[in-house]
Amino acid sequence: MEFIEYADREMLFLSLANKVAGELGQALRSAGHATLAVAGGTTPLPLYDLLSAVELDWENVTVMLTDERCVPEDHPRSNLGQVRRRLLRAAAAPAKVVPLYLHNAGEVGRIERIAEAVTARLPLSTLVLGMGEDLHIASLFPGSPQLAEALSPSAPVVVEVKAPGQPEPRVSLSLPVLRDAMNIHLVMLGQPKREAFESSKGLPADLAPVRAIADNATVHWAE
Ligand SMILES: O=C1O[C@H](COP(=O)(O)O)[C@@H](O)[C@H](O)[C@H]1O
Repeated sequence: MEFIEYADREMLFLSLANKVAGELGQALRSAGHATLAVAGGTTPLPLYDLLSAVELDWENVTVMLTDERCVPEDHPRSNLGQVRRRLLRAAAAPAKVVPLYLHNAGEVGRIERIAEAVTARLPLSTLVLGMGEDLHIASLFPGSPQLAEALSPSAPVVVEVKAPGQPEPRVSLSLPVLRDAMNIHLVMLGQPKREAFESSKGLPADLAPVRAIADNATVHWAE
């Protein structure tokens, strides 16, 4: 694990956007295509803004979320809605998208269709994770009835989860998909998240899902 502490948030996001653009460029040069998975929530919004202005061969980049809340895209809590508004515009508008939730599809076979679309875009070239103060990453929440399945080495690529205290069900990339990413960044802002992360050292992944990925990640932190 590499832990990078930045002087401020602006420095963090400029540096991270530069790294992510470099990694996507590398994947595009070597494989002709790249897959970027980004966290939902509020933390990565400045990263979305910066990346949307980067000149890249976006037509050959697929963007997906690390996890999605099961709400329509125009709902304020939709992670994909945020990505469409803040990332998939300007230079990045031509990027392809793989949604993790299909609101208008019937329930039968829905998760299988999503899994198929995700599988076709693996491995992830770059993964940008956030973390909750409860130590969840993506939608791998401590206390979730589906956590053991999502952490298992034989987990399906996407898992439907119920997260304690969260208003809607979710869909999350599973741990094997997250861990197989070629570049893994974990972004945390503020002292409470840093303290939560520090205090998770030594805890098992079922209590602290972030520990399942921390050793493989570059951690970016600013106050
Ligand atoms: O619900 C979620 O929460 C985490 C953290 O969100 P933040 O607003 O504290 O940045 C996020 O990483 C995850 O993708 C999201 O669905």
